[in-house]
Amino acid sequence: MSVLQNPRPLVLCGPSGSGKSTLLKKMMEDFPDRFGFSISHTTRKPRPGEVHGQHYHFTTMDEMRQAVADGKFIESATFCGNMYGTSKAAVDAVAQQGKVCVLDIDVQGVKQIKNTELNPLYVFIKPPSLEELKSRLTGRKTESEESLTHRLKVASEELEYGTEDNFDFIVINDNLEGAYNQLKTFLENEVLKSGK
Ligand SMILES: Nc1ncnc2c1ncn2[C@@H]1O[C@H](COP(=O)(O)OP(=O)(O)OP(=O)(O)O)[C@@H](O)[C@H]1O
Repeated sequence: MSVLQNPRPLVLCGPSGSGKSTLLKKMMEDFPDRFGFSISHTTRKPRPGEVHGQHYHFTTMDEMRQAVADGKFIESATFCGNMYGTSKAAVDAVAQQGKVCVLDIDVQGVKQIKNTELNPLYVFIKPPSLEELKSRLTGRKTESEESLTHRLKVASEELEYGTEDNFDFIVINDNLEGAYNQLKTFLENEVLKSGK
């Protein structure tokens, strides 16, 4: 089975803190058997509790660069000095389970995927405003001051790319329930019935 096989994968993109993980969690609760995650590769060190082959495929810079050069990746990006990426094998592994592969990736990744034959549906998650994004990222208490500043700078660039020209569906995540219901309708109408 190849990455060209239906059903079409689903790309979820949006700035850090826009709510991708929160919406994904709800999606997985509602449709536990229909979606699956591809496991990304990263050169960053595992955090406590992270399991190789489950949360990420942990790898080295040399190995990852070689695999990207060999065309084994659909997308890869460098973030805060580490490489991250999605291998073709990881997407195939989800399709083989008969599930829609969900890809949670940044704008750099979306641009790369548009140059492949993966043909996913693209969803962009927008925060209501940059001020609200800052407040949510601060509230999450996961970022240092430096990381927060970096994420907000990247966010404003990413928001410029988050238009209807580049995405099949845009969700503004202001009220969580409302945003999720919009996403759910899109999933039911466009994603889960795609392909075959
Ligand atoms: N609609 C919402 N209203 C208020 N808070 C929200 C809403 N959606 C998400 N949040 C909160 O905002 C924070 C960021 O959300 P989340 O972690 O889902 O973002 P993310 O896009 O997955 O970020 P990253 O790309 O950094 O992983 C979390 O603390 C989450 O609980």
